[in-house]
Amino acid sequence: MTPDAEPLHSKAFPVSWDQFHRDARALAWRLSGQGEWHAIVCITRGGLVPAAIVARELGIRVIETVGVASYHEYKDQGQLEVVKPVNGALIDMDGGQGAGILIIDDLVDTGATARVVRDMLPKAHFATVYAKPKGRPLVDTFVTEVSQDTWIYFPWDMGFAFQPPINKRSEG
Ligand SMILES: O=P(O)(O)OC[C@H]1O[C@H](OP(=O)(O)OP(=O)(O)O)[C@H](O)[C@@H]1O
Ligand SMILES: Nc1nc2[nH]cnc2c(=O)[nH]1
Ligand SMILES: [Mg+2]
Repeated sequence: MTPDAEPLHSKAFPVSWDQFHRDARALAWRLSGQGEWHAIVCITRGGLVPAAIVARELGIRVIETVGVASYHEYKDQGQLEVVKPVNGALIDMDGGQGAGILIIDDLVDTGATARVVRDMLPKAHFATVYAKPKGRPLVDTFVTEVSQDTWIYFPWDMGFAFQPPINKRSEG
């Protein structure tokens, strides 16, 4: 990065467990009435927690995973790797191509992960809790949009930490 270059993610959006539960439940509300799905395919690992909440709300008991990893270094996207493919029998149900399947992930950012999974299941419905503008066109249903330069901090990535009083904090 050149010295005066803008950092890619200059804003932070920390999400508590309470907030995440509310937002994932809001996703389930938006999905209810939009279709009948016989299975969820969640994109691990980030999709695991919202998939559990949506599955509980919509009464879906068949949960499959597809493993995709690309942010190997904190905040930096590297080579996208499919670490676990989708079960072929599930793709072929209901006429094939993922018809009747609900894909769940925590967020779309650049859309690279969504594009790869959509190619595997072109007829599935793709849902995320959060969406950034670049990835938004790839998502059928989401709850909250955040700007492209925001990094979302999920509750499972954070912990309680001491906060120094405001008047003791040094500048910069
Ligand atoms: O739209 P993109 O730019 O592709 O980014 C979105 C993906 O990045 C994160 O996954 P990550 O690769 O960090 O793996 P993880 O779910 O195991 O944390 C997140 O859970 C999404 O799956
Ligand atoms: N935790 C987290 N992972 C991501 N992967 C891609 N974008 C993000 C983000 O904003 N937050
Ligand atoms: Mg992920």
